[in-house]
Amino acid sequence: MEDRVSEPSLVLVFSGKRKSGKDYVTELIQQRLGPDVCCILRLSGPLKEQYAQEHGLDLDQLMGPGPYKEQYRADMIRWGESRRRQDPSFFCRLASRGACQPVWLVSDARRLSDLQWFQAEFPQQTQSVRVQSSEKTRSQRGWSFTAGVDDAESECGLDNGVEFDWIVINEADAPSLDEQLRPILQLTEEAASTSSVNQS
Ligand SMILES: Nc1ncnc2c1ncn2[C@@H]1O[C@H](COP(=O)(O)OP(=O)(O)O)[C@@H](O)[C@H]1O
Ligand SMILES: C[C@@](O)(CCOP(=O)(O)OP(=O)(O)O)CC(=O)O
Repeated sequence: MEDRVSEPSLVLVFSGKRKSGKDYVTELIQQRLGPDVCCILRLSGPLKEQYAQEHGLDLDQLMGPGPYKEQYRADMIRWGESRRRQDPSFFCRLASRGACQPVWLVSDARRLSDLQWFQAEFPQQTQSVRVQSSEKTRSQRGWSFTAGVDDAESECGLDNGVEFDWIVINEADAPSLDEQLRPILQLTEEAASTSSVNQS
């Protein structure tokens, strides 16, 4: 177990293909709850920080949704995998270090080992959420199939063998995100209120 000042009351671990809307959905939830209650943990955050530093790149652009990060994605995956081979939980530990809000949204689980780390650390609090969009919708958001990326573990590691607690269909013709996120938001609000009761 890690050294922590406080334990989260709820950890929602999001996964989904690139351009499915993981950032969009997690940001929407965080806006509803506010940054004091809810933080977004990006496993790719510390990875991109170190990769940008070593390669002299623009971190802001690597963090954004634009085409810049796509130029480096395949190499970042290779670079991150060499770190993960030495220690599969390396980026999970770095991303969650210092998080003190009661609700954590992990925006980008990609491998079984990512999900398993949160489940092992926070067995009572962790739930998994899959964000799904069709290839057509993802293409409209800028996605195109890239060999070595879309057929690799980074994109496919959680395709099979996981029974997600929640599935969010992020499509124009699906029920609205407001409607689909209602039970998840209810969970987060309960977690936030339990934590404020425990602290008072
Ligand atoms: N429901 C939505 N409505 C409008 N734009 C969306 C929606 N979902 C995703 N997007 C946009 O699609 C792009 C990709 O979404 P993003 O959240 O970055 O995907 P991911 O994090 O899964 O790669 C972003 O520009 C985002 O703003
Ligand atoms: C090297 C990566 O960490 C890059 C991830 O970048 P993002 O998390 O920004 O990707 P999407 O939101 O799916 O577009 C992937 C990995 O395998 O670790």
